[in-house]
Amino acid sequence: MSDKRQIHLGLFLQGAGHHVSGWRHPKAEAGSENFDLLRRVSQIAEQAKFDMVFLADGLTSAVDAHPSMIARFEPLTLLSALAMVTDKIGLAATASTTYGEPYHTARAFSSIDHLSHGRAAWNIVTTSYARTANNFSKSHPEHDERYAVAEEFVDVVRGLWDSWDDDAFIKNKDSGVYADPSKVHVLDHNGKYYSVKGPLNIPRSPQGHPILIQAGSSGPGQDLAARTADVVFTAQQSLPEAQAFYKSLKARVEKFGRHADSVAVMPGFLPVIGRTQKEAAEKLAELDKWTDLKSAMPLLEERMGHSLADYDPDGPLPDLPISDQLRSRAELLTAAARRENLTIRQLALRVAAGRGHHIVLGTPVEIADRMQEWFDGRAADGFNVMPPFFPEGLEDFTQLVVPILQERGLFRTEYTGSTLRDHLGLSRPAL
Ligand SMILES: Cc1cc2nc3c(=O)[nH]c(=O)nc-3n(C[C@H](O)[C@H](O)[C@H](O)COP(=O)(O)O)c2cc1C
Repeated sequence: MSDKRQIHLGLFLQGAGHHVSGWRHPKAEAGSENFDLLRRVSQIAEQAKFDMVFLADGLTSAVDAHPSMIARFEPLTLLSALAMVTDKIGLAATASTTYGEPYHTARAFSSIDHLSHGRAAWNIVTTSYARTANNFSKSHPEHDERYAVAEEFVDVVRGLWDSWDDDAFIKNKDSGVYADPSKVHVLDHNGKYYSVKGPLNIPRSPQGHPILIQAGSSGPGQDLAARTADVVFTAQQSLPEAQAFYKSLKARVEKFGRHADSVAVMPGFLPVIGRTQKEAAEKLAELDKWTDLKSAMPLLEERMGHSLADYDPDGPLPDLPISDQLRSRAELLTAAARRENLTIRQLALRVAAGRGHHIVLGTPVEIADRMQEWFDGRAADGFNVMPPFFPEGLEDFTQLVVPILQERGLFRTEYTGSTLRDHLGLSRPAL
């Protein structure tokens, strides 16, 4: 781990932007299937020395979904392509533990780690939406069971990644031995949910284990992260909320016998940048004006896990039981509505703008100040940056905010290593 604590930055990459109406901006180049755009913005993030590019994912589609989620590339396929057009930046993709097999997941991320020379990361999610089951010939487990499955799933993946000693593939032309049979470890896992023999059919990867990111903030989610993850992606909107989460997560990390600094907490962060505060507010207002309630409501309802059709949009958010679908997100949005006295309409517009993540409006200095406040205040170790639209929203951030963070010594000016583990200051796990 490096001595001086510095901010970690991820680019949360979504082809149609993060604001639900971002794609409608005259300067937006929208399209989740637009590889040329995805390549260019990944390269912009790499030039700015970001730690990683981050791909969220879902396994369903709907016409009333966020435009970045109606259609998108399968994330590991996209990462393989991005690995060929970048050199240093980490490459993170989401894969579900509820709809997947540990063997496939272990193999795919190990392959990306080899292809990218040590830059792969797996964002572990349990998949919230029950409708996903319609695409997978199975039923949707309830919230806490999804986490029980995830705990075992992650253990199997980590075990498979240790199938071979680092020096097992001797490829000795004289003796004719390609892989040393004394250096293979057969996992032989027999658990409650999985029986997996192993070994994995790929050598141990450059990072030993690709980086593990976890997203899901309930108690069971935090326990999974505290035990297994290197990075936690989260969605707090206020400083006290983020500080409380940070403290709770780090305490759990220590409870599992790990060093608190070995896990980086990275909330989502949607910057809207102007030369003045007024200009930034006008930028957001311009995007909001393209957002009607009809497109915003499904996004709010999805996060709340309840239909709000029977309630007055200009009235307060009703008292609804917290749904297990996206439990932690429903709690955070309910808290924001109560704290700021938001109507349903206002809350829906807020979700349409940043899907419940922290939105910051201001000049580059104000944006940097807010990041520093959260970083110094132990609310975050870094941020998953969510430009409202691409590429300009990212260019504004890298050209105007990153240099301020660098001048303050808060962010690297050069990569000092070549793997994502290096960027995060983490050592390679021994076998
Ligand atoms: C910040 C954040 C990002 C998430 N990203 C994804 C995602 O990309 N794909 C997905 O299927 N689920 C995603 N999830 C959902 C979680 O994996 C989990 O299923 C859900 O949040 C419910 O668990 P929780 O109550 O522990 O938060 C995300 C959750 C959070 C908090």
